[in-house]
Order: sequence, then structure tokens, then C-alpha cells
Amino acid sequence: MTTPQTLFAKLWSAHEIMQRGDGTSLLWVDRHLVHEGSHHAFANLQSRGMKVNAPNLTFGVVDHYAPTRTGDVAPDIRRMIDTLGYNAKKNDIRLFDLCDPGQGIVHVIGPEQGLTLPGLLINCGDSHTSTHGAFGALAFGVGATEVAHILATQTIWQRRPRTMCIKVNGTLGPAVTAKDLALYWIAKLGADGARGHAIEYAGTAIEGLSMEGRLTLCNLSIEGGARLGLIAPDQVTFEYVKGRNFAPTGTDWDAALTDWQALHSDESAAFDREVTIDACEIAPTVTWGTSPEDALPITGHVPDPATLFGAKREHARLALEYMGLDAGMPIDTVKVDQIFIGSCTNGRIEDLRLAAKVLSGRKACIPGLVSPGSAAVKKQAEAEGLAQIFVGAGLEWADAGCSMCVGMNGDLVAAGKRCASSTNRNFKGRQGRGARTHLMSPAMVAAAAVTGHLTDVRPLLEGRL
Ligand SMILES: CC(C)[C@H](C(=O)O)[C@@H](O)C(=O)O
Ligand code: SF4
Repeated sequence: MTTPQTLFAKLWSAHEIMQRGDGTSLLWVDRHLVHEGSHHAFANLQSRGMKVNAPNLTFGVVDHYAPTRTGDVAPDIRRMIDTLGYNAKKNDIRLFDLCDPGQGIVHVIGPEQGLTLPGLLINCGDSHTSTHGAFGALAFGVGATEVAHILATQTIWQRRPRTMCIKVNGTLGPAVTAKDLALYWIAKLGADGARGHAIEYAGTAIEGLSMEGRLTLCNLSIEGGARLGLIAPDQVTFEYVKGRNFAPTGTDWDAALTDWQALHSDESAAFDREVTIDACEIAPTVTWGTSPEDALPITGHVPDPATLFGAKREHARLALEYMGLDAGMPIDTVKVDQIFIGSCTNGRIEDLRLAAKVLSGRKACIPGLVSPGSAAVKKQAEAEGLAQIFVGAGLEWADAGCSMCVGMNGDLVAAGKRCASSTNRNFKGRQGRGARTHLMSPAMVAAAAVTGHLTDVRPLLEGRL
């Protein structure tokens, strides 16, 4: 009898070309996604007189520096965009440029275009590449040197991560989303709680998630220290993929489907670690500090550093100082200056639908920016009347890109200002020097927009779900 295998093990061995004595393996890369940050790698290649090895498996997209509100950007930002254009052209790479209807954040357009498929190994020089694991793909971020290696060889050397299963039983409560689930487990296990592991998410609560929710969850895997996140593909996955631009068709589709149906962990396959969570324990969650692990239910209180020990105490003290919060205050009394809805974490159509449900017929009492994750999401949101709801509420409706998630395009939060944000990182200065970020679901961001402070969205959504 063969040993039961995890999904991760199946994907790893399907891509392993050889092993080196030091425990690393050479893996075949099925899709290489590149954004503006790839310029060092292209320069490296050019200095060696090399060209991209597999241009048909390499896809470029303008996202981090994409102008999302002004129509144009400063010359140094423009140069980053133009450099990617130059490198893509020179190497015959398909580029989703600013004016392309397929443009958007790399982790939003991969799935949207059908470039992200079950069973593939997907790399990008970006930590949130874990997002694509939602399809049962082996997807992980790589550094600049590795980007150059992949461009040159279409392969990558990797140390095999350990495996971990996060099993989520039950069902999430009303207005409790994949974002809340992710912040919940990261708060529970810590920002390095899954370090060195490949996580597989399983259980009824995961099966109940839409593709959008699964993408949000896998996106945040990295914030819990994991190398990657994975969800076994199922009917929800297959239905999402079918008919997408780059998805297989005809008999190729039938063959792919047969392969994909085998992509799950065998019953009784052993993981190095297993964690079980009960979905009904999870409330809408927000962060109070400067790490995604600094998260608590909206009904909770900001921790008092005096009740913590060692490094945790010092971290909390500094975080509260930076965030301008008092120990012990109820988190829902924290006043917010502005909001941001968007990013590869929560900039998809379903995210916008939920935020619009909260905002419909209401006004935002603070300013805010809504940036759809892709041009296609933008178009769809406008067709569905969601954009009109955002604008009607007094928010700014922007173009697609990373935007205020990281502010590389100039969309920044001013020093000392507090932003309720649907993004994935609340590090010091993440949205701008001195800016204060609170992470939460898009529904919770919308609730903060309506009241001007961190707010439990559940009463606002009553009768609207
Ligand atoms: C700029 C980029 C390389 C970076 C990443 O690796 O994730 C960014 O996308 C982020 O979210 O911080
Ligand atoms: S949206 Fe934010 S987290 Fe996602 S790739 Fe862009 S900068 Fe990184």
C-alpha cells in the first residue's frame, strides 16, 4: 500500500526536477508573474547577455506603481512602469499594461485571467503570491535573485517546507468573513506561528468559502509566517476557472479536470502540525497594533502592556505609542480619519459587494478611497451599481492597482492619520510615514466609514445579507 500523501507533497513531487545534498530541490515553475519590482532581475539577465527562458510562461503586470486616482504619477514612478514595459517588450512577454482591460493587482488578475490553475507551481517576486494557493496551486513569493534565476531557467531552488493543516470546523457567522478568520488565526498563533510551513486549510468552513474568500485567506498565510497556503480544489474552484481567458478548453479541459480531481490530501495523510479552529468562535476582527497578529474581536479591548510579558510587553507598548491608543480602551471607541478598500487581500468583486451592502443608502462621515483589485472588477462593479453606491456615500472611486495598500504610487495616508483598511499589513509606516493602519474586512471598513470609528458591522448588515 502506498503511504497517504498530503496535497502539498503531491504538488512538490510533481514539480521536483532534482534534489541537492543540502536538502533543497530544483522545481519547475509553471507560471512566473512579474511586476515593476522585477527591474533588478531583468537588469541582471541583460548584464549576462541572456533573455527570458520561457516568455510564454512569464506574465507582466503594472500594479504597485499604477496611478489609481490622479490619472498620472510622478516621473520616477512613471519610470518604473516604463521599465517593465521595456523589459516585457524586449523579452516577448505578455504585459498587462495600464490600458489593458486585464490590468490589475498581480494576485487578482492571475485567477481572473485563468493563469492561476490547480496543480501549477506559481512564483512571483512578491510575498503575497501565497494568494494563488486558493486554487490548489503551489504558489510562493521569491526574492529578486530568485526572480532572475526563474527568468533565466524557468526553475527555482527551494527548501521543502514542513506541512501544517489548519482545520476550520463549523460555519462563519453572519458578516464574519475570510479576513476575520485569517486575522483570528494569526492572532492566535502569532505572526511567526506558521513559520517555515506550507499550510493547507481544510474543514467545512473552508469548503463553504467562495473563491474570493479562499483567496483572501491564502493571501494572509504569509502574515502568519507561512511559506504558502493551499486549499484543495473542488467544484467551487472548477466553476470559477471554467471559461476564463487562459483556462483550458474542450478535451484539454476534460483532461485537466480529471487531474485536478486528484489534488487533495489523502485520507489520514500526516501533517507535521495540525491546528483546529471552531468557526463560530470568530467575530469581526480588527487590528490594534503594528503587526497583523495584533488583532482582536471588535467587541474587545486594547490590551494593557502591563498584563503581558517579555518581548510581547515591549512590542505592545511601542505599538500603542505609535498607534496613539490607550491601554484597555474598548476598540470600538477608536476614531478613524479615513478608509481604504482595495488590495490583493480584499479588492475583489465580492468584497466590494459586501462593502456596498453596508454603505447603500448611507453616507460616509470620513473621506475614503475605494480601489478595485483589477480593471475587470472595476468594470463589473460599475455595471452592478456598486461604484455608484460608493460615490453616493461620498467615497472616491479609483482605478485598479496596489494603491494605498503600500502607497508606492503616491496614494499615501498622512502622518498621524488613522486609516481603516481592507489590506494585509499594518506595519509602521506601511501606508505612509507615521500613518496608522487598522486591518479589517471590507464590510468592517465600510462600517467605520459610516460611523467614523471602529464599528461592529453586524447590526449595520442586519436584514441586508
Ligand atoms: C513590493 C512587494 C515586493 C511587496 C511584497 O513582497 O509583498 C509588496 O507587495 C507588499 O505587499 O509589501
Ligand atoms: S495590493 Fe498590497 S499586499 Fe497586494 S501585492 Fe500590492 S502592495 Fe502587496
